[in-house]
Amino acid sequence: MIPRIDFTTTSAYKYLADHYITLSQKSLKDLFAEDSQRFEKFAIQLNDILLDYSKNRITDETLALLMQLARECKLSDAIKAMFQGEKINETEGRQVLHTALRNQGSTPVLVNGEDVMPQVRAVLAHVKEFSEQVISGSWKGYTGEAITDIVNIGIGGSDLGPVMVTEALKAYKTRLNLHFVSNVDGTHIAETLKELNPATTLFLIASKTFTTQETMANAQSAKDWFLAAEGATQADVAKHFAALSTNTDAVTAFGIDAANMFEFWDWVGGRYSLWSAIGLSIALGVGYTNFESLLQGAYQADTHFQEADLEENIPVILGLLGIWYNNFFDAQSHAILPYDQYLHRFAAYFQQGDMESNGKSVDRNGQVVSYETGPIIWGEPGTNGQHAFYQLIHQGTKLIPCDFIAPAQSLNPLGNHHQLLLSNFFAQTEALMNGKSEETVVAELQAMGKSEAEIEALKNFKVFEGNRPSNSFLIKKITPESLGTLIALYEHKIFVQGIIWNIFSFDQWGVELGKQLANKILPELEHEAEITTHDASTNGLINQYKAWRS
Ligand SMILES: O=P(O)(O)OC[C@H]1O[C@H](O)[C@H](O)[C@@H](O)[C@@H]1O
Repeated sequence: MIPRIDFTTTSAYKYLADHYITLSQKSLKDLFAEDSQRFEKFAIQLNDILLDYSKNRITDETLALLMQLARECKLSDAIKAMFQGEKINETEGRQVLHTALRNQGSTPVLVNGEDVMPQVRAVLAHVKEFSEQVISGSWKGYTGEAITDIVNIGIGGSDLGPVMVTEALKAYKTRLNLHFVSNVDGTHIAETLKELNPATTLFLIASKTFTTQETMANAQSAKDWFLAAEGATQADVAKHFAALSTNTDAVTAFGIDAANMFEFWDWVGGRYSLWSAIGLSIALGVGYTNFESLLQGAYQADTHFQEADLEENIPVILGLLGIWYNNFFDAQSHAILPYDQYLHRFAAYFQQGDMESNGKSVDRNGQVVSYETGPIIWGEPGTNGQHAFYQLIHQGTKLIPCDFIAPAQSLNPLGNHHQLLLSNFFAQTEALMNGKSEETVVAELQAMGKSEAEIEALKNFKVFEGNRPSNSFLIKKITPESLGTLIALYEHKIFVQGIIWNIFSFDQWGVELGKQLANKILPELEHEAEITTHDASTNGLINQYKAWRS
């Protein structure tokens, strides 16, 4: 069992609170001026990924105290507990073993005394065989034609991971075209199907539970669409539908051939499932070998997380820095800013990963917490974000720690685009850190020939306070392997924070209430009678909807 320690009662927390008072008076600029070794000290390389965390509001002392905090919270024991398959998802009584899905080692991974690695490898072999058949064209649709288009129907963890990865690895695309349908809004599936031919389309129904309303509704509409095609029969469903799920009974009841079911298990959390059968769309979209490299990359991060000293451990450092800002600087959010168009869904993916994991207000003892937990995660790719919301990061009143991520090599070297892109990446982290002083602003305005009065009127608006912290990930190149490592590092950062905050990171009870209420409201929408059973606002909205819907 993971120890239940209130981190605010540790000695490290008290030292950090004192340390914060002095350190928060210092600027990053000063910290760099005082210590010429910051980059050497506060940067770590793991294979082709360099993390520079020197532009954070920390000193050696901060780090030492944060590490002490991790030790007092028994982080290393918790890491072992996860990898060894303890039931750390206590409210659901489950293990947390997404790491087994990418395990390349030879040690068994036990769940209830049974090694799960043979099952994991069997599903991977199935994914390999099936994806290779579909890609090569030897898998035929009901008219004898090869498949050209894959539609993954899933939502949340059964959608965001495959979307993010297949977008990130688009440069490695197979001949298959991928489509993702998630929203229960009929527009999503209708617009997707408009351009598709039933004879050459393969649907993957991706759902851990196989009960999710959105996915079941979309799957049914996909089946109806398929069966409405000329000559298509129920027997042909087997050639055009596969299921990725833990729920065999529901898959069979839906009419999907058991041979086309790709299994995973309840010890894989939905938002950590892209490494499982849920990754079938990835294997189809970029090829099985690349999917395997993705798993290998993640395994490297897993090994690093388990073996590196806390001081040299990337997820530990990222997690603790986040806690430093969240719990001492009162930062409310954390921005993920990839300078890589291929990573344009990376922040959206970790919005679920992080916010569904650590958006909790009850601790592991079942008590309401007295401190802040998970931050709001958000972000968009650079340079687009620069022309949209960076104003607030630079000059707003909120402290927003940022992660910048960029590849050194572009997968589309085109003119000087990549240099333009990276010059922005480097410039933004520098600008956030150093800001622009009043002195510089005044000198610039003078050089422009402005009068004293004009300078006086303008100068405050043009000052950048700076002192805004950031991490920089420089990645040699986005490959399936480096991407796998990067994703797994972020996953483990979430774990680290959950341990320190003493919360359960692997359940998600907070999504249930809305589902329950929607199920209650649905029958009320099936007739025209006035609704009076809710509060005035909800009644009013439902009744106006009824008045307007036809
Ligand atoms: O894969 P499924 O069982 O269809 O679940 C899809 C998603 O819906 C749930 O409500 C959870 O919030 C997510 O964690 C999950 O990924």
